Amino acid sequence: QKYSVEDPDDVYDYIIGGGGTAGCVLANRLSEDPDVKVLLVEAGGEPDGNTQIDMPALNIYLRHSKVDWDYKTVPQKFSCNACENKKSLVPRGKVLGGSSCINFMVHTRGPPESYNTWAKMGATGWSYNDVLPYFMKSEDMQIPELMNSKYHSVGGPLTITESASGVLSELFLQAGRELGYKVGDLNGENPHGFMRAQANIKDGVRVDAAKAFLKPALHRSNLHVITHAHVTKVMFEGKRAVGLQFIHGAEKKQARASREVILSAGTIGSPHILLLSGVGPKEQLDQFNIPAVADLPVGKHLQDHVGVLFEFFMEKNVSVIKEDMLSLQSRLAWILFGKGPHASNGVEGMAYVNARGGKNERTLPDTQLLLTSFGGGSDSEDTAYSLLGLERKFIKDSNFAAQENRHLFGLLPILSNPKSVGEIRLRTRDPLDYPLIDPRYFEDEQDVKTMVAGIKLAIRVGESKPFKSVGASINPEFWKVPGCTQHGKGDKYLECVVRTMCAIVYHSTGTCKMGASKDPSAVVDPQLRVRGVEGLRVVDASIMPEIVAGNTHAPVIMIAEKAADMIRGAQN
Ligand SMILES: Cc1cc2nc3c(=O)[nH]c(=O)nc-3n(C[C@H](O)[C@H](O)[C@H](O)COP(=O)(O)OP(=O)(O)OC[C@H]3O[C@@H](n4cnc5c(N)ncnc54)[C@H](O)[C@@H]3O)c2cc1C
Repeated sequence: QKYSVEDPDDVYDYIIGGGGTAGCVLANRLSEDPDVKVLLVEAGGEPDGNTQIDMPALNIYLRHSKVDWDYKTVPQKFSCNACENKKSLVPRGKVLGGSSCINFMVHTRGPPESYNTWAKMGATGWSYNDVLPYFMKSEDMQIPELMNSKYHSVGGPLTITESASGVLSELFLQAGRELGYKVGDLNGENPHGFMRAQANIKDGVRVDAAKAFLKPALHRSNLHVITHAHVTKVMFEGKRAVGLQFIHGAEKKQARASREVILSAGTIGSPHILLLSGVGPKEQLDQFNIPAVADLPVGKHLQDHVGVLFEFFMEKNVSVIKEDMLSLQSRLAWILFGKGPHASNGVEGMAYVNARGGKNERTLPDTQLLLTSFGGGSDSEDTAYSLLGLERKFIKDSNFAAQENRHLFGLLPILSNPKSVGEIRLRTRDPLDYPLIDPRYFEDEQDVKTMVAGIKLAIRVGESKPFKSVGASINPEFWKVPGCTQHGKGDKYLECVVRTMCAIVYHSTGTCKMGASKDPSAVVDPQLRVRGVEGLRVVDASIMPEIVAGNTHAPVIMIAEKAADMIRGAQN
């Protein structure tokens, strides 16, 4: 099926800049109305025929590929000591479907308290009770025991299954119980505790936003999609947004929107386009001689999750090793039946916990813990390089090669509520130059303390009786991290590990922050309209007022579902 038109019409009702996760949802929902014409403009190409996208186990090989923007941060002052040039990776999908085509497919909404926090911060209409119907609208829950849950629904475009293989995830749940946590659906009645991981995988194939939302709408004559089209600017007449300019091949093109322009270019792309268009902090626009349309804190509230992945070796054979992955049997199992190790994203278990103490379920969990069936060196040293962004010498010195073909599991404690806040700024006024991305990971000392508590909790999980029963023991290299051994084995050592080898968990948010209409720190109001101008909204991960304390894909789908309703409401 061909997605793309060569030349757009002159005028549409709605033009969406960025055909990623949110953009695909919007394209579908807005074009449901046959009386409106919609244009979706995407810098990347079409995802069809890319087995690395479709086969869940191959997702790590999408880093640095042609469907990844492959951004890097500026050198980090407070962390990333073992990353190449102290720069963290910032992968982002450059393809229809966006980051949903290269992500790990972990499905979670994040805890209800995240959304109640948004509402308290001034995002009226975004409490958990307000957003729950929009999570449910897109869902196709296929985990049998949850299909009738009042927190879930079936029949929507976004399939949810369990990708866990069985043994490892069962041990994880038992470990959770042993440590005194509840076990149950963290996307339902249980805000804190342990569960088997849920994933956006159907019949062994990734369910990305292009498959789930865009493809089913492509037959509509009122929806046009243009690919390989790099948006350079929002066109304004006075304070009103009237269309988008983009570079398509070697040509400069434009299209006008009679109703609204919607930016869905993601946490890096949307603020970048706004800054280039004169919407941003005045001092920065002046620096680049860009006439200011609106003086707003665009790019300012960059937040992301970071974590430390470490491995436990096992005596018993209960995981999948490289040899299993390479076997003909495994490959045939996927090709013929959509089953076997290739059908799994490798994330087996998930927990929301307060690693710094307390089991109060009405507070935000400070740590998310993921159980993986792989480690940083399971496949080869290249995994550590492309997944964690660690420099080659550090990978050698840390003996990642010893992990290859070993039975192991990984534990990844993630800092769910980072206090450190960074920003995105223009590097130049050339729209094709990447912006400067500075997340300032671990600038705030509290983040280091929480991460250390998260690692200690993860070690308790890995050393619990259930995992001991399969002979699990921590990879001895964990206690020999180059540059940290002088600190012994206490908190000082773990702090050093955090600052040395913490890795991005790929959830950048907040650069077009939502807030009350008079909040000076907000870029968009609770209707996602850009403040101080007309006819322009931002709908993607960048609008989160505070990063949700879990993965961000399902929340972005929810944001776009809700935005589509708001936009259609405004139209009527
Ligand atoms: C490697 C990785 C792993 C992840 N794992 C998980 C996970 O397991 N679970 C989870 O819940 N979340 C995960 N996430 C996060 C989640 O996928 C993202 O938060 C979410 O998909 C972001 O959606 P978005 O619409 O904001 O942006 P995107 O989906 O990134 O869409 C932005 C789109 O805009 C396009 N674009 C950008 N600039 C321009 C321009 N100038 N002109 C035209 N088009 C432009 C891009 O090409 C892209 O298609 C992961 C992310 C990554 C990168």
